[in-house]
Amino acid sequence: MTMEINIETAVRICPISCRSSSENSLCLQANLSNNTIELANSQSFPVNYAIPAHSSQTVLYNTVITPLLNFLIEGCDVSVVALGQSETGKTYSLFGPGFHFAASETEHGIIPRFIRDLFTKVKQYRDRNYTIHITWSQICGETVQDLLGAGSVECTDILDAFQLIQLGMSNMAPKCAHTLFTLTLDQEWIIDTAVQHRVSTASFTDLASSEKILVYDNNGLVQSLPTDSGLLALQQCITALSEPYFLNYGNINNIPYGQSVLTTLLKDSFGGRAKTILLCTVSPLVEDFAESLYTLQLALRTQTIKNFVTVNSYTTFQNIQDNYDVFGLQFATNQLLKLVANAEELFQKLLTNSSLAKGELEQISRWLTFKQECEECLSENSEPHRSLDIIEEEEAEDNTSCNTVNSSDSDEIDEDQEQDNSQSNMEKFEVMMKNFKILTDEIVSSNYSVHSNVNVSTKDSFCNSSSEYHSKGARGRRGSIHSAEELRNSFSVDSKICEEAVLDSEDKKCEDSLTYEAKKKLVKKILSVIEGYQKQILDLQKTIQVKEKFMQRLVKNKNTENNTRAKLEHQCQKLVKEYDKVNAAYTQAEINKDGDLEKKCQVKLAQLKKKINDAESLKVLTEESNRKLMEVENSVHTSKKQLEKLKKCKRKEEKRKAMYEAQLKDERKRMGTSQDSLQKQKSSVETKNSNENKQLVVLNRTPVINLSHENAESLRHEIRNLRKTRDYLLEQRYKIDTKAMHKKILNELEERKLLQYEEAIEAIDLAMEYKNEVLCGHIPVIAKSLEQIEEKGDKMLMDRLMKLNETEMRILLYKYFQKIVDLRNSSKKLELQVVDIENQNENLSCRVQSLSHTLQQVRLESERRIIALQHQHENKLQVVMRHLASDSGDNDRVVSRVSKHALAFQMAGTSKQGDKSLIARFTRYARQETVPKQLQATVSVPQAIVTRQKNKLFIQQTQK
Ligand SMILES: Nc1ncnc2c1ncn2[C@@H]1O[C@H](COP(=O)(O)OP(=O)(O)OP(=O)(O)O)[C@@H](O)[C@H]1O
Repeated sequence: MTMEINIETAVRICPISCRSSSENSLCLQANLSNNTIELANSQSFPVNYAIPAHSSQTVLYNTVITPLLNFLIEGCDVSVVALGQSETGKTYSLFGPGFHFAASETEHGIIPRFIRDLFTKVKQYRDRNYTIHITWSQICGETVQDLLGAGSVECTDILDAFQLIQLGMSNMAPKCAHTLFTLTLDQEWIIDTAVQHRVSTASFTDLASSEKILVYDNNGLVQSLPTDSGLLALQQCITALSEPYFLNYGNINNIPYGQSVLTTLLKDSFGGRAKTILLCTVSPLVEDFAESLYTLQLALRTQTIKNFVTVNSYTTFQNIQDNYDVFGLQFATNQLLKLVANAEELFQKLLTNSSLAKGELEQISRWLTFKQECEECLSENSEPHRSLDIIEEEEAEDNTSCNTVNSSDSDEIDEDQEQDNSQSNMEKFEVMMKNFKILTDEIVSSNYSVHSNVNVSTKDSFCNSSSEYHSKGARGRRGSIHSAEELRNSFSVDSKICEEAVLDSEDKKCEDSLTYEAKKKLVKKILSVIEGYQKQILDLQKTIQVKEKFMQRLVKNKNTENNTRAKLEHQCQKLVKEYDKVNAAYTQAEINKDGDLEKKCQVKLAQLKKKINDAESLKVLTEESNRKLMEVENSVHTSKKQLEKLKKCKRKEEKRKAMYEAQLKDERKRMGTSQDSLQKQKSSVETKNSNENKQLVVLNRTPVINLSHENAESLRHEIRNLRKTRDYLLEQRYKIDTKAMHKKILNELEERKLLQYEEAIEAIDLAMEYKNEVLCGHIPVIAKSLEQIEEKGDKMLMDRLMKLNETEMRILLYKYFQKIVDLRNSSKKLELQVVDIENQNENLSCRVQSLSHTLQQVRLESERRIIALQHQHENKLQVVMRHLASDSGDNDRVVSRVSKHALAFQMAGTSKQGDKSLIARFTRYARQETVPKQLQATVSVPQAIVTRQKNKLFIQQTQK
């Protein structure tokens, strides 16, 4: 069970007496009526718990921490993280004033109180067994030290725990380190035959305070950052987790937890599975304002972070259930192992077969990977990990029973050797089981290779034909197990016949390995891709149209521009001549020392120079049109190419869609036919089943054992009993399946029961097969291979196994049976996870696709806007040029204005630059959103003036 809960914040104001300061002016206070911290500048920070300076330790604990205890008992992880300026009471709040237990209990901090309450509370659950462990570490930079010196230490009572705290305190480094105190509560209790387990942790982190440095952020505002690498990484994680984008679409893998040891250890507390409270301690003094502001801002951000609080529980089973007979269980274990090994060998063979389709090859290699992963899980890391208890040996009987062992040797074996032997025997047993399996499989696979081949492909096609997880996942994979749907249709139909019927209808199925549902999904996806392409094509066509129109305009304007250029050329020449003239007059005035004339000439010269420059730049502008035309032509060409590409892609996707649609149609038809043939097969099998004896004789090999009539009868009787048990199990399974269909969700216990029924049914099938073989007079393959055991050690081991009494054998088989059910359970979970990940992946790719479409649209839109602007500009320019060409009006003024305008436009850059600036503007708008909503709503962005006087930095708030 998972709950989405925001991290809560508590802000405790420390008493002035704690701060060694001569100044007593205050800058903040707690408002209890609305749980806010109010600053002197009337800015206020909403928090979950505002704790004023006069509040006692009891008030803090009762209001903030008590609810965490229930979470812990229910199996959730809880976390309290204390953060704040140095000497503001983090350690005091968590532990108390030093840690002298002789001192009054009223001064005790959160941790001792929590431990006391925890011991009291768990004792109330009389049916539960529990253990409590404590670990306490200190993080100095990137090094972690154990403060207790013994890793995780078990505490049986409060005193134990308190002594450990004293020990840890004495090992603590002063000031510089963060400390992480963890309590682990392990509970177990029994409901019916199931053992419920809950493992939860309560962690208490005392973050060391750190110096801050001031830096400018992207918006040019002053920001303070801690110099401690752990705190800096924590701040970065909090910032990343509280970004609006992360809250909506974020991927936890992008949070930089790995940057420091501290954040790695606090991963569960921030954005993880723990119920977290951030306890901030702040000083109310004006001189501490900057530090307090920093802490409050961090608290504000943290409040927006969502944690996924999860109940850590699992169930194991204690007793064998009565309705499984030992025989069934024995077969469930042995035959499942055999099946897996058999299938593996078959798959290995199939892998070398080059005629397999790529999809099938992938499916097989996936199966092999899963199997390997499951084996690894079972061998060491499976949680809960089960191993076989060592079976006690019967020493006295060993030597006599084992006729190959020299009796004088056995006398010399001492106790230690006995123990070694029992271990090596277990190892030998495993090797023997392996050999036994290989041997059996060889025989089975040689006898049934053709049949197995059919079964494998049947399974695949059966899986392919069904839709959701249950069909391709854990349920209905094997012949003897049917889905509720099937059971309803043909409760008594022999599974193999069912499979063959399905095979007949399915074996001409699609060329690749996609299921019907997957194809349907794919078609949908392709459709949306096609729609996307269509949109882009329309957009691009629109853009090309706009560009072509602009090109036409440029061509049309060419004449006017030529005229204007000629006119300007003429004007330039005139101006140059006039300039020369005035220049000559100026030289003359200089010679004559005529000051007045000199000045006039200077002014005139400057004016003429300016006019010439303006006219020259206008001339350049008229020459620009060719370059512009070429540019637009190129751009149209590129757009047309893009258009072709898009059309090609669209055609390709349309073809794919048509192909899959045809395949789906075919499959639908085939599925209709297969239903009919299934019905026919069913009725024929029902007739067959009417003769029970006939059904029992399934193998027609020459009998090698002659059974007495009595023995044969008893075998038939056992087979009948087995069938009854099988029917009973099928019914039970059917009930759960029906429930699942109506209710949709099964609880963990029911899911597990389902797996157990499936395994047991299959085992019974195989047991019946075994007995049939005996009944037909054959020595069963397994019995044969047991007879062939020759090696001394193996025989010894076999003898020992034979000595196991019924209960021991039951336990042994039961443990193996549970292991197999666990294996299937975890493989089912893995499959569910894969389905989940696939869905997520699909969503993400849809998002990426839609974003890239939007980006493309924005680009095209901006391109069109730029062209439109150029168009407008061109029009204006044309008006002016026509005006110039007609030589009417005040040319000088017009020339000067136009050239300025033209230069400005040139500076704005080419269309690509315009495009970029537009996109940059979009990005800027988007960036404005990155401040958390809560921050925007309640706090205006703080503006500060930083001044330095002597060795001190002063920060003054300038804006509310
Ligand atoms: N609310 C309070 N009531 C009474 N005394 C307090 C309170 N808060 C802090 N103190 C006292 O102030 C002093 C400093 O507190 P403490 O050591 O807990 O601060 P800290 O934040 O853990 O400091 P540092 O980060 O430097 O370790 C201690 O002597 C403590 O007893």
